[in-house]
Amino acid sequence: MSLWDDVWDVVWVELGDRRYPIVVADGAMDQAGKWMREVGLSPGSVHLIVTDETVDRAGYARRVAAALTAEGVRVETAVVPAGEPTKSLEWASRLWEAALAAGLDRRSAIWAVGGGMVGDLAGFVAATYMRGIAFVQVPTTWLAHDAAVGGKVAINLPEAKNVVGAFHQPRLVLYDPTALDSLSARDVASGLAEVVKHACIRDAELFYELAERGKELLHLAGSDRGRLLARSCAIKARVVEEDEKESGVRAHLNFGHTLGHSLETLGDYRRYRHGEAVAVGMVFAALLSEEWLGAPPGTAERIACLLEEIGLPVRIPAEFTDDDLIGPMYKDKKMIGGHLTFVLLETLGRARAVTRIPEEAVRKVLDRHRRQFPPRG
Ligand SMILES: NC(=O)c1ccc[n+]([C@@H]2O[C@H](COP(=O)([O-])OP(=O)(O)OC[C@H]3O[C@@H](n4cnc5c(N)ncnc54)[C@H](O)[C@@H]3O)[C@@H](O)[C@H]2O)c1
Ligand SMILES: O=C(O)C(=O)C[C@@H](O)[C@H](O)[C@H](O)COP(=O)(O)O
Ligand SMILES: [Zn+2]
Repeated sequence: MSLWDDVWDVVWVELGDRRYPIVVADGAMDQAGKWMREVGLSPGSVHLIVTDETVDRAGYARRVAAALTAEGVRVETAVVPAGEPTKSLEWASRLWEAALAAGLDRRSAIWAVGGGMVGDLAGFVAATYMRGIAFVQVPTTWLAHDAAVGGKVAINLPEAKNVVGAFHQPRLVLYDPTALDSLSARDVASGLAEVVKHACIRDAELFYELAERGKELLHLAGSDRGRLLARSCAIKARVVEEDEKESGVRAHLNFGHTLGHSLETLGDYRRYRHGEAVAVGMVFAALLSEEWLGAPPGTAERIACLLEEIGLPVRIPAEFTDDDLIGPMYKDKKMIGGHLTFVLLETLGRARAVTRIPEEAVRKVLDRHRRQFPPRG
């Protein structure tokens, strides 16, 4: 049997001569060396695995290293602290140093073994080291079905999420869903938020299926899990193919992220998981869609209902004032000429980026959000 047969799915991201596969297969990380050869990466140069402490403890980086070593590759591993604060200039700098010390050259590859934090950070280092070397994503979270695909790589500044970064596509995404078995319940839910997002912006059918499954989604395994991951990756891949560098439709992937990024920043990147902040942001954006774009009444309620069912927050904490929340929105990358842009829903499954949303409209909808979904406790 060939490598390509023993998979749940392979989704190609079609970007001409930079096309790459997203391989979704149980046990895929143990085949990393074979996949490396399959996508034409050079075994002759040193490769660097970047992972975080939690993922390292779970043994995934060692398994990828063993699979690469078995194909004759010299591998070094850099382990960074787990958690969003590591997506920083300080850690990028340490990894540039580590790459240089390990002897990485222009034919080397960086392997990001971990969730979206590791993927964004290691990808940013790969995009900049020696002006850009190859990298491979080996996602280990649900959320990274989104983060590992599409080539957005970045670090945060204290006052703005992902504000320093690049577009640098991976050569391969090697997704082993069995790695998700060791995720905390909190991180499973956080990752599902981006599945809900993909459904909201592009696939109403998927949204209804998710709503039907509700809590069941937290315990998916086997083909159910592999296929849902691949389906959600495919939505992302199609958007990226249409607009790789976000001059148009790619902005739809930012549904829920304007308020979401404000919440992450206000929480010093510690209070919220990314998916949690995006969950609150999607409810807000859906309310704004009802107010501003005439989305069907009840759209926000339906989304909030699904998100709460899978254990995600949808409410704005009482201690954050409107000014607190709106301030960081003016550092959002979708902002143009000092005017706020939001990704809204015309209806479930159909998104539109709307520019020049007045601040008064945002304040009005924050007020509605607080009334319709009052903070608990
Ligand atoms: N580049 C993109 O297009 C894109 C898209 C979405 C999100 N992101 C970024 O991704 C990040 C969020 O991703 P995330 O939720 O995966 O965060 P993460 O990488 O911080 O992982 C969340 C937690 O899960 C732990 N973990 C990871 N894999 C594990 C496993 N298999 N078993 C047990 N624990 C495990 C991590 O150590 C961490 O504590 C944010 O920085 C966000 O901005 C980027
Ligand atoms: O891939 C994209 O494009 C996205 O917007 C996906 C988002 O889920 C992701 O969080 C992304 O990092 C946000 O991008 P940003 O440009 O708003 O920083
Ligand atoms: Zn996101």
